[in-house]
Amino acid sequence: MSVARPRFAPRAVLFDLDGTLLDTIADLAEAANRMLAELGRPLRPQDEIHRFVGKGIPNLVRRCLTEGRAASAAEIEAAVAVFRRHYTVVNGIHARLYPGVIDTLQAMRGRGLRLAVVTNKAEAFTLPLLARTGIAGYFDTVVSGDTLAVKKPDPAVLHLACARIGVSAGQALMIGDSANDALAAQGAGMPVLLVTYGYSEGMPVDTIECDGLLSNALQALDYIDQA
Ligand SMILES: O=C(O)COP(=O)(O)O
Ligand SMILES: [Mg+2]
Repeated sequence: MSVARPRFAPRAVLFDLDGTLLDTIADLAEAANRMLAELGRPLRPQDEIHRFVGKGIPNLVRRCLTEGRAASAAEIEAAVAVFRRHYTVVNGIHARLYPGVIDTLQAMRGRGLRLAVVTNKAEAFTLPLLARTGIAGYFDTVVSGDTLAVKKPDPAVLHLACARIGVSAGQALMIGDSANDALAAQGAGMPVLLVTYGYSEGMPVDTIECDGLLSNALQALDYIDQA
């Protein structure tokens, strides 16, 4: 028995960044390992660091220092500054757009949709990365992980993006890669599609409640009716 695919008629689409638009894991892992090396701690394989991405830089650094080891709050705080210094240098060097992303953004703009990025990545890294990968111009607004005092899964960041682009939460569609995106969207009352190729903190993406799974961003267009 096949289940009918839901259809939405949004006026805006809100995109997650890491793991949805851009494959950034190599840069994040490199900055994390440069930090660990500088602090005299054992390096971690990229696959492990992959599971630590999703709740922003302080969480990534904390997990790099504390998984299987101990670190004080003061050590973690100092390490965040070390990570940021290294990530400033490597941010965007290996980052790549996922297949289908540019065509998806172009098609959505062509349909008159307003587009936004809502990421847990700090703004000092988000804006240069969007510029460096050539996609900054597609978005009407960008809400980063330190724009507000809260991040995804708190729906406040999605509400802010909607307010900035002049739509209600019910007129937006979220596209992300993790439970942080799904929970934020559900909290804001908007549908959410999840890509299957991103970073979901080690959680199988098909176990996360959502309105559809995408193996390529272009498949999002199949869910969108013209308003
Ligand atoms: O910086 C992170 O931890 C994840 O960023 P994202 O919200 O764009 O996936
Ligand atoms: Mg993500």
